Amino acid sequence: MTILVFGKTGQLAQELAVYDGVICLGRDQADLSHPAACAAAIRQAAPQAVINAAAYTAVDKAEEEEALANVINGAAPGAMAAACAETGIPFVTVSTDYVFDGSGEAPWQPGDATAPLNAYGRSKLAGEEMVRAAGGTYAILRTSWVVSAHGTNFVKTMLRLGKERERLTIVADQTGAPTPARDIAAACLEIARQLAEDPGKSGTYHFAGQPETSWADFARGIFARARVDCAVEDIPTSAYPTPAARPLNSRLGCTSLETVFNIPQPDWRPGLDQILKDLGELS
Ligand SMILES: NC(=O)C1=CN([C@@H]2O[C@H](COP(=O)(O)OP(=O)(O)OC[C@H]3O[C@@H](n4cnc5c(N)ncnc54)[C@H](O)[C@@H]3O)[C@@H](O)[C@H]2O)C=CC1
Repeated sequence: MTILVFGKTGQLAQELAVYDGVICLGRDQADLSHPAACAAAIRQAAPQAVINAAAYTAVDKAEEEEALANVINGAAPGAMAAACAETGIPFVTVSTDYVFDGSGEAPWQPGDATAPLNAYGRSKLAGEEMVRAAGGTYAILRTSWVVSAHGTNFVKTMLRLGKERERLTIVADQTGAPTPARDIAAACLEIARQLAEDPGKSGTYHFAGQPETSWADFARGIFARARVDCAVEDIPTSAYPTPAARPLNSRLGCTSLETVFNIPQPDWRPGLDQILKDLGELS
């Protein structure tokens, strides 16, 4: 199966790039700020499926650049989905727990009411709506707390800061789950394959690691596994103000993905160990 992937340098794109049959388009080949060019790239490549692994992911900066975030996270996946619908191929795009407002303590289910707290979440939600409206074969895969050995993420930031400082204060009242980009890549490919066989599986799904944790406990776990001597002090979100508000409850209910696609929730702990090994922090 030939699969066209938008994105080349991001966490997810780099995990997809290692598979046979995957062609990754970087920004120089397809710029998501020009949605029509993305649609044209699909027509030209004539793949058997498309995965969108590119996105405007600078959550705080999006507060100042909402129009640009809306094009990259909204109109671009919308145009990709329309091009896929025209040619009758499956389209898989990745979305976020940030489409929810983070209230309550129950895991969010795919059909729950969305109410993003920030511009990034609104832009990703706009993309979801345009993908559904395109009327083709699609999966919207919402995930959370993406980590890998590539790019910028919490694991790499903690390793850097933990070696520089004896003590860090980390938010302890946001609950969710880290999700290794490697597992998301495998899930996206399996979803694309199954959608090609059964377009009736189209829909919105959740995919996150387990067990649930907080950022502070995740930091402790990273330091314990990598043997970094840095103490973690819990703080509330209110003590760490950021331009974009973050949801407190990022739990994602993932059972429908397992029921429909037979893709189970991954345990993020072996995934973390693999990332630490890839970074040379664990032997
Ligand atoms: N990083 C996280 O913690 C989370 C990410 N997600 C979603 O998961 C997906 C994958 O995220 P990551 O791999 O972590 O993101 P990332 O930030 O590592 O990579 C984003 C990619 O998009 C590309 N990109 C940005 N603007 C572009 C443009 N105008 N044209 C072409 N390419 C452009 C970047 O060059 C980069 O390759 C995204 O849809 C993101 O919204 C969802 C929940 C959490």
